[in-house]
Amino acid sequence: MPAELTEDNIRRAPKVLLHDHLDGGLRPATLVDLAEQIGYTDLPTTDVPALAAWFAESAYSGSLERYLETFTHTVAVMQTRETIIRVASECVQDLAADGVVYAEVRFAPELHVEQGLTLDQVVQAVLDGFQAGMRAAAANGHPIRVGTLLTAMRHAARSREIAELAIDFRDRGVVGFDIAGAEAGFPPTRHLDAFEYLRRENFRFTIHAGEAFGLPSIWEAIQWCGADRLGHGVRIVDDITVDRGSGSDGRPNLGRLAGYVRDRRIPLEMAPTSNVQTGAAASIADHPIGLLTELGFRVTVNTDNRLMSGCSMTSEMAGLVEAFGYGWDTLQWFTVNAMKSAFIPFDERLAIINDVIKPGYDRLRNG
Ligand SMILES: O=c1[nH]cnc2c1ncn2[C@H]1C[C@H](O)[C@@H](CO)O1
Ligand SMILES: [Zn+2]
Repeated sequence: MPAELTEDNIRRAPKVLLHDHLDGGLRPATLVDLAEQIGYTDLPTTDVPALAAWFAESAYSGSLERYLETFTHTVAVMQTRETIIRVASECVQDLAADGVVYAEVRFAPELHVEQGLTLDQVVQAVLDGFQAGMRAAAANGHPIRVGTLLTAMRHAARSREIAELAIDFRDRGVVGFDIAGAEAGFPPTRHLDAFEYLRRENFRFTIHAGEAFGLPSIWEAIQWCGADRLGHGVRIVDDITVDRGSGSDGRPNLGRLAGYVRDRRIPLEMAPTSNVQTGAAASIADHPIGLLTELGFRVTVNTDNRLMSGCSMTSEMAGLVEAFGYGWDTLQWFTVNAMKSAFIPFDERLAIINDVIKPGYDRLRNG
């Protein structure tokens, strides 16, 4: 008998997370604690449960721009080596306790230099925090591997510099690059120079695209910039039509871009709760992840911002199980999709699939 698809059992399943923001995943209690330590007085409340609720409510705005405003508070307390190390270490321990066995966590170094840290010092603090977190998680019986992605903010003009920073740290834990921030008005080609540089360096990157803006953003990210993966990519459904006219077979029809994304197996880093909060999807049940999974796109499940969405990998998967009736096979498929799409070397990805993911789901399937 397969194990029941309860939250407890889903937590036990090995999970892979490709899209998680360090500054979107603080523990509410840590945020209150750090604000008090450094004298930051602008938090909406210092009551921990009320603060958690404030984030979830404020982020539930239907607009990416308003959603992003909530990061002011988290970024404010991540301006010193000590605070960054604590946040990074706790992040890893929280993911491990949630059953995540491999994660790529991203952050924007340029947001953490307000009190004098250099970009190098910011990255080093995050890497040190991740190392500490991995040691603590392993000691706790939840081994996890974490790779780091450096993000450049799309409204700013530092992407080439951040791309060079990523290359500098490529042998010290940084495995990829990303751009994030408001999408409308800031197309990926604005940062073409950074992407072309990274390609010449044989480096890997993902681009937030098709979240708050539609197909042109996805098209630019893939065909101009050469993105390996799409952050969200939800709006790819705009290029899929279902002909319901008389004589039609009612089967979905993929446009050229959607066909390309599916055929090239371009990974979609989908984060259902976050997408509902920013208005990219109406509800979990209406989320395009259902159709895209049915059509065999390389779909992956992600948290995006665990604090703002009040979510975890377990809760996101449980939400999908409830909305779409998925079983262990589909949860394993999402997990293997994610592991195949990670930015670490092929042999290392394969080892995690064969030694950790498949045996983990086999155990759950066999009860
Ligand atoms: O879902 C998102 N879309 C675009 N930008 C985002 C998203 N989640 C977080 N960010 C931004 C806010 C953070 O400060 C920044 C770096 O993690 O990335
Ligand atoms: Zn994101």
